[in-house]
Amino acid sequence: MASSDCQLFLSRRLVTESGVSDGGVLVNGSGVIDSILTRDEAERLLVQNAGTIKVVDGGSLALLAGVVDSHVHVNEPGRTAWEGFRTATAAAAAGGITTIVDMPLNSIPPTTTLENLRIKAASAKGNIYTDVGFWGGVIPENQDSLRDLVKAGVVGFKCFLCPSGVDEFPNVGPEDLIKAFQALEGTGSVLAFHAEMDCEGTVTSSNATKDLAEYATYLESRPPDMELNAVSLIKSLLPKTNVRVHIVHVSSAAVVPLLEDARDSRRQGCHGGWRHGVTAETCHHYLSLSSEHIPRGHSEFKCAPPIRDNQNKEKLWQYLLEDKLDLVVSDHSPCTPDLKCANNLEAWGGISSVQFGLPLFWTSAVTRGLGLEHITRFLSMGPANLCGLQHRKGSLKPGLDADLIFFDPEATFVVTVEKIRHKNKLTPYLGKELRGVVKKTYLRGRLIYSEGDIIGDPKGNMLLNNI
Ligand SMILES: NC(=O)NC(NC(N)=O)C(=O)[O-]
Ligand SMILES: [Zn+2]
Ligand SMILES: [Zn+2]
Repeated sequence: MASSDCQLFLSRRLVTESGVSDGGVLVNGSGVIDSILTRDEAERLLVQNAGTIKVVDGGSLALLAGVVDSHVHVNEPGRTAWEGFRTATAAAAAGGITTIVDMPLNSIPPTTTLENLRIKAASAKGNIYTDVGFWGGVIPENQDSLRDLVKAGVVGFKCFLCPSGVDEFPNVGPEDLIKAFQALEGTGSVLAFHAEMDCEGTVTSSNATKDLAEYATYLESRPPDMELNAVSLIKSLLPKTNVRVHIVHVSSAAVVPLLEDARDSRRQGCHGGWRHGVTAETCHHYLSLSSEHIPRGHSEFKCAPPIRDNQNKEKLWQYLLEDKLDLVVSDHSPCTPDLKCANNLEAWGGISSVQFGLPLFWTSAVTRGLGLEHITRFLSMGPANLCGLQHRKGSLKPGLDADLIFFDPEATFVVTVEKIRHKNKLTPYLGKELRGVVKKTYLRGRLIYSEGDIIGDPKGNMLLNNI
């Protein structure tokens, strides 16, 4: 017998790990999923508990697990003019995201010590509409801080193999990495890499005579070799460690076979766990945009690694569907408009898009014959697994948080400034028509977004231990 504070969410298109069916999600009074029911079971339950269960019937709207975006730069404190916790999580909620995971850099201070994490958490407290997890950062000489950060509950660590774009977050070299791996050994944590690296012999031709407003000039400055060099280095370090590694924002499809080799090398070493501890993500912009179509002087398309050509984009989709890439995220990295100047070499590198990840993915996925279950797989379960959150987030299963969305897969909308809830409205998707409208978002069973409106106060949780 269900208790009176239970809610039953019904849908003709209920999306679980095992596919799409007609049924319901029973949520207990603590906002946790009690059970997944067939339509018949749901109807029987309602008869048995006449009038005591609150029913939320979505009809033919799809009912999915909330999206988990494990790659968001919130930038607060320190660069709060670029983005902040309120605006980033409101945008997330409007986009069907129920958990974001904040990147350790661009905020000042960066999340590289326990004290700095406390400062960041103090900024987030009371200002988050969705749940928020945190990445820590690995920089030269902070190895002694890593275990404290793990204990505090960071989901993992990001490091750079090339300059990060901000002075407070220097990149690391092989010696720093060995120390970081030693510090993380046995913790279960993951080290995520911004995998671009110059190597000796990389030809860097002079830009003096080039058109700096042309996207191609920027693209040429960061060739696929930079990604290949970085992934080769990471692969060469794997025999020295059992720590999980993850490649963030894969742009060049050419690195994927190398990643498969890296996975194979660990498979032979009997390294257990998800994907043998070698995972990789790509981003919505690499799957939705191609360099041939980027207009001159529009640096809102600039990010690192760069968006490459259409053929590369198609290859990324192929690898994703072959299960060689594990998840898709936004890498939302906004800034103020003045930093997005027409000079593509000088402009800030980072794309603003957290609100539109789900419809961007769906818009392209539909044309490739994918189903709603791919949203759950790549946008919810994949990121939750990466962050060690799979027991709380990422799918519709008993025992997980009731983070749910009602989604209209057939409806379309146009991205307008009025709809954008990011602090800064510059985005490559302005004016674009996208397929898939998020109608309602629930966080632990509580409505936080409905048909264009944020509902209630920011009551998201920080996914941290007591710090
Ligand atoms: N400092 C940044 O925000 N960098 C980010 N910038 C991008 N992706 O363009 C990133 O994740 O590397
Ligand atoms: Zn990066
Ligand atoms: Zn990033």
